[in-house]
Amino acid sequence: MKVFRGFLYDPPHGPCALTIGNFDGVHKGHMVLLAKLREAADRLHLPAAVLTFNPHPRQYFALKTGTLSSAPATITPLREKVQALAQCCVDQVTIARFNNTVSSLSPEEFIEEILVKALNVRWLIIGEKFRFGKGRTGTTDELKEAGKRFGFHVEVLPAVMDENGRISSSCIRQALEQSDFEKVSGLLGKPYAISGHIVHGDKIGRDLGFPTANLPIRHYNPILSGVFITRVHGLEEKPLPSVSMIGTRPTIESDRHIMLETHILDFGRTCYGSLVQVEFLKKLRDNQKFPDLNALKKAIQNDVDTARSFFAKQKTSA
Ligand SMILES: Cc1cc2nc3c(=O)[nH]c(=O)nc-3n(C[C@H](O)[C@H](O)[C@H](O)COP(=O)(O)O)c2cc1C
Ligand SMILES: Nc1ncnc2c1ncn2[C@@H]1O[C@H](COP(=O)(O)OP(=O)(O)OP(=O)(O)O)[C@@H](O)[C@H]1O
Repeated sequence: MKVFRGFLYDPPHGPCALTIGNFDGVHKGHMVLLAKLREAADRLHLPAAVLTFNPHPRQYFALKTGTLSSAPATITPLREKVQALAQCCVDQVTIARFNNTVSSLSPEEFIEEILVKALNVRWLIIGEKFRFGKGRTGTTDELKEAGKRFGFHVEVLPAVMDENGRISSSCIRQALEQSDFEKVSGLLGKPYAISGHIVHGDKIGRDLGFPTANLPIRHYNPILSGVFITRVHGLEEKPLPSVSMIGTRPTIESDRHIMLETHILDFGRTCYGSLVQVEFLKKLRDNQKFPDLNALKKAIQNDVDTARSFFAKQKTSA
């Protein structure tokens, strides 16, 4: 899959079948849309292309008025979104920088400058709720009209629903806020996980008796925070039972980057540099500032005991 970043016109794009959106999480609704895009691209002998934006428009507008910490969280970081699009057999992703220029384009300018001149669209699919251009005022009818003028076909996909209504990134973000992982994985069509390469920590975990595999959370603002029962994929054939903390370490210091720290149960190996996926199963508690390391150690021991009973129950009910 080809990935074009930043500027839209360089290099010039050949004709394509296209879809547009944020694709945060790449959920089941997106997957239906992307399957239809693939089908049309094959039929028309065109590459299947996605136009997406970075940062997420909502983050851009929050940052314009506030601070990074007030920006709304995303389900997945950009790297994982691009990987998920590749798994949906997309040929080409253009990641347009969402900035003042792009956000100020009127719907007509968006169509002419971006869809026609920059991306050379011949076939376009969008969902029925799709809005675009300054103030999200552009509609699917306007796209259809423009398609007739500029010579591209427009397909509007009716909303993909589940028993609770239209599937959207917003309802997944809401379910994540409530740590409802069953609902999240139902909407995503896969378990919710955060992936990354394991980095070195401060080695305090070893002294505490709970060494951790640490993943830095650098490029996005995660929705989850607190202590969770998790499973680690990527180190051994089977996923490994674990407990994880996502957030800073209030007991140890005050201003630190957000980390995902995972203690894998009964695991003695070091695995720095390995690429792992940490799958979230259940929230145990919020992250706390303890009076000393001894109190923190007791709390983590309690988390480990709860996780052991959870996994033991899972084994007996399997
Ligand atoms: C299951 C679990 C729960 C944790 N809970 C807290 C917590 O409530 N408060 C806190 O300050 N740190 C918490 N931590 C983070 C520990 O402080 C951290 O893992 C330890 O300092 C080791 O850091 P290191 O990997 O950099 O050596 C938790 C870690 C784990 C694995
Ligand atoms: N459930 C769905 N059914 C059909 N099309 C969808 C569905 N969800 C999203 N789409 C379409 O997929 C494309 C990308 O969607 P996008 O990620 O921007 O929206 P979203 O999932 O509704 O996110 P948010 O909730 O943040 O607005 C758009 O064309 C959108 O209309």
